[in-house]
Amino acid sequence: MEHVISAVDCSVSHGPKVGNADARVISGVNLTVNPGEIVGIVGATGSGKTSLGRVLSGRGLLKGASRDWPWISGGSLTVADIDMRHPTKNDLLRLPLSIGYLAPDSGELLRNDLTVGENVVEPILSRDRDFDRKALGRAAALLLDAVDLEIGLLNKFPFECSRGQRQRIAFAQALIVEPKVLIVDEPAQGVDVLARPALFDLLERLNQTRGMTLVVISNDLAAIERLTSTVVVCNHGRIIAHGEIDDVLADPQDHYLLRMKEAREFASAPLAGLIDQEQVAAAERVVDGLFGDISDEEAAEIAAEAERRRLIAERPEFARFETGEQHSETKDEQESP
Ligand SMILES: Nc1ncnc2c1ncn2[C@@H]1O[C@H](COP(=O)(O)OP(=O)(O)OP(=O)(O)O)[C@@H](O)[C@H]1O
Repeated sequence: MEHVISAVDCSVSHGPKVGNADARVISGVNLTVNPGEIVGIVGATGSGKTSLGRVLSGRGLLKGASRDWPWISGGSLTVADIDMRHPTKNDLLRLPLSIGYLAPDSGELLRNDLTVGENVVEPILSRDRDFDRKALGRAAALLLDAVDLEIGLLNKFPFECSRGQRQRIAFAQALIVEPKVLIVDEPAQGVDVLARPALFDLLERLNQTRGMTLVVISNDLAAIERLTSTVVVCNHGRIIAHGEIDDVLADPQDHYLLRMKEAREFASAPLAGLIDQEQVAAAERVVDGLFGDISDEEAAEIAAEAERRRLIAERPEFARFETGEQHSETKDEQESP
């Protein structure tokens, strides 16, 4: 099977292309992805996930791209048959139609002089002004519905929408061309908790029904695992593991993988399993005094919660691996006025 993504000893740099040998943020990446696969890219902050996603998207190659896009400084990268290091004119024409990209700030890059509907179909209309507008309108409405937005938004402008709505509009825009490969950086960011399952379902459906290859970037392993069990783990600008997550974490020889394994076990362990009997007894005494008799299970739950808080206080990184819902509820609460 021909790979839809193929990187051979690929290095990525930021900054000017001349005289910046030290600006490499990713080195020696070898990676292959099959058509129709879903791959999660995980890793610590600053490990190079976003830079990798950005070069995979090829958006830095397009006319008008700002200078802070990373570029390929060594090796080779092919995505959807496009040579991302030395693209031909034809490659550049095909690129926006073959590779979709959704960044955490894509919603903020929508055009405020176009309606929501016009923004969604803009990737097509900008290439073909004669495209059947009725068909495009229908497609835009279907996509808005698919990303769980009201059809009534079609005639509004992005500046009249909330941040979370704008991000979902950008999602619809990324999908209108039905790209072969879709790269999504932090899919849940800026999208409210209730809309997230719909978004993940949509990604899964697109993969299953259209065979769309998905690359999902996140430092939230739980979010990745909702979509796939195949992960690429980045650390310090290198890929340190690639494969089924259970295999990757089976016998971790690397410090970061070990921490991932601990955090994953912590997040999925039944909380009662983490506590000792002394804490159960202590919780029992406290709660007994306040509420009268409680069951062993209730006491275990209370003690487990205390233990969870203690662990998070000691090792804040555990908090990141808590379920996406809990984590983002707090975020959304903070965002609301
Ligand atoms: N525009 C830029 N110019 C120079 N260096 C950059 C630029 N963007 C990122 N970097 C550097 O590249 C490295 C990788 O950053 P990147 O954003 O790819 O990491 P990440 O794994 O996505 O992090 P996070 O999870 O925090 O988003 C970091 O050392 C960062 O400082």
